[in-house]
Amino acid sequence: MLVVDGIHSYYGKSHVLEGVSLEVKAGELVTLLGRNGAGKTTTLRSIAGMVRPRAGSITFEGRETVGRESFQIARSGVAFVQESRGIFGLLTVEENLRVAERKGGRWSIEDVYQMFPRLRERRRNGGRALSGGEQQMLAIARALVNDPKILLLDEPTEGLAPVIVDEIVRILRGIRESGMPVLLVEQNIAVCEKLADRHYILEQGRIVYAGSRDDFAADPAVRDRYLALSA
Ligand SMILES: Nc1ncnc2c1ncn2[C@@H]1O[C@H](COP(=O)(O)OP(=O)(O)OP(=O)(O)O)[C@@H](O)[C@H]1O
Repeated sequence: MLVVDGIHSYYGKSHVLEGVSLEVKAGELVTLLGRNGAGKTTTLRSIAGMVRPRAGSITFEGRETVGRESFQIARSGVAFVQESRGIFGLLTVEENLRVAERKGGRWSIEDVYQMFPRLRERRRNGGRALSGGEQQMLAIARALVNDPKILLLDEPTEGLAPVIVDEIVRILRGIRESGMPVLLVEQNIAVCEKLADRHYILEQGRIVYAGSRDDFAADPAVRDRYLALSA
């Protein structure tokens, strides 16, 4: 449903993505791994229309998205949960959800409260009063109530305590089981191994590895070669 084919993206003269290709099929959770600065966030930004690739193609549900504005891509069902999370600090949790909610969508606010009991407990708290983990949950919950067709997640567990990481893994597993396709950028390999159907590894703007969950688990040399010292 999402096909990235040979994209080249730049910041000014800096050539960051050098022909990245990847695919997310219906119902899959796919991870994009790689060391700091490899171009993972830039890949997500390119898919979301925030960086315009100068060459290559990105199709979502068969339609070319390169050249479309980011709000149009979002409206077509591509939800991008950025590291900055983008929640409204002055609104309560519930107000943040109401602003994002698309009525009649697949996920109601009640549905996300069931999935994120902490958010229900905190529903009258201001966004600014939330912990980092709660903010991350709210960012994911906001994306869901907007009724997306695919989720792009940028390092959702970064900087969170292990107990909260476990909670995020539980939530991501639930999202995967619902059939929602996900492209997940993550530095925490243990998280990826628990969740992913397939993995890609990006190095200096190129995909250097693509494999199934089983291939990746069976080949620890891949990890040593491309991901060691990445934390
Ligand atoms: N706004 C920007 N302007 C110029 N260069 C940028 C910008 N954002 C990122 N870069 C550079 O592009 C390269 C890829 O960055 P990107 O953020 O995509 O990597 P990443 O794999 O997501 O790494 P990280 O885990 O550190 O976020 C890096 O060399 C980075 O310094």
